[in-house]
Amino acid sequence: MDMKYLDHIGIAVADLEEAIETYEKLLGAECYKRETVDQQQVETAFFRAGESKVELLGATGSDSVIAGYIAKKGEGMHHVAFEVEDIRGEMERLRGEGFSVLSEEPSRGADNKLVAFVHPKDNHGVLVELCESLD
Ligand SMILES: C[C@@H](C(=O)O)C(=O)SCCNC(=O)CCNC(=O)[C@H](O)C(C)(C)COP(=O)(O)OP(=O)(O)OC[C@H]1O[C@@H](n2cnc3c(N)ncnc32)[C@H](O)[C@@H]1OP(=O)(O)O
Ligand SMILES: [Co+2]
Repeated sequence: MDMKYLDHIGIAVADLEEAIETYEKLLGAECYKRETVDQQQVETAFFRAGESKVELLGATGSDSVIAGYIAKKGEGMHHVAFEVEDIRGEMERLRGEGFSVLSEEPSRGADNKLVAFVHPKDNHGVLVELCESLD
């Protein structure tokens, strides 16, 4: 078992600027980093919450899964992300356990990470992200 800790929770938001203001007030902390991830068609904004982070996600295009999610379900909790040491090994292990890992290979995420996702249907309704830091 290679999952290390909860790296972040992802929250889908309709208006990133507005959501950043809200979360700055809520957490009493400043957004410390913003990054666009073209491959996922998202713009991210990060807050620290102890060892973990909150990742606000705004869609940068209508094909973005975040745009689809908001259209269907509205804003809210989108995924939980666990840091792993060996993402390819972990993807293989989970496939072996019968989980639907949503890509053959990991892709580039925010924060200099490789990321991959496990379908929410396999996790009692929670979309799970695996991430491996390249730092
Ligand atoms: C930048 C990076 C980072 O941290 O570094 C990120 O986080 S990028 C974060 C954004 N990127 C991603 O999430 C990439 C991985 N996600 C995906 O590939 C997709 O979102 C899927 C999880 C496959 C869902 O896409 P799909 O087109 O199938 O959507 P859909 O609306 O038809 O949904 C199919 C069923 O899954 C449910 N569903 C969809 N998204 C969900 C979510 N986030 N959490 C819980 N349930 C979810 C729907 O309600 C529906 O259930 P019913 O059938 O019951 O109605
Ligand atoms: Co994420």
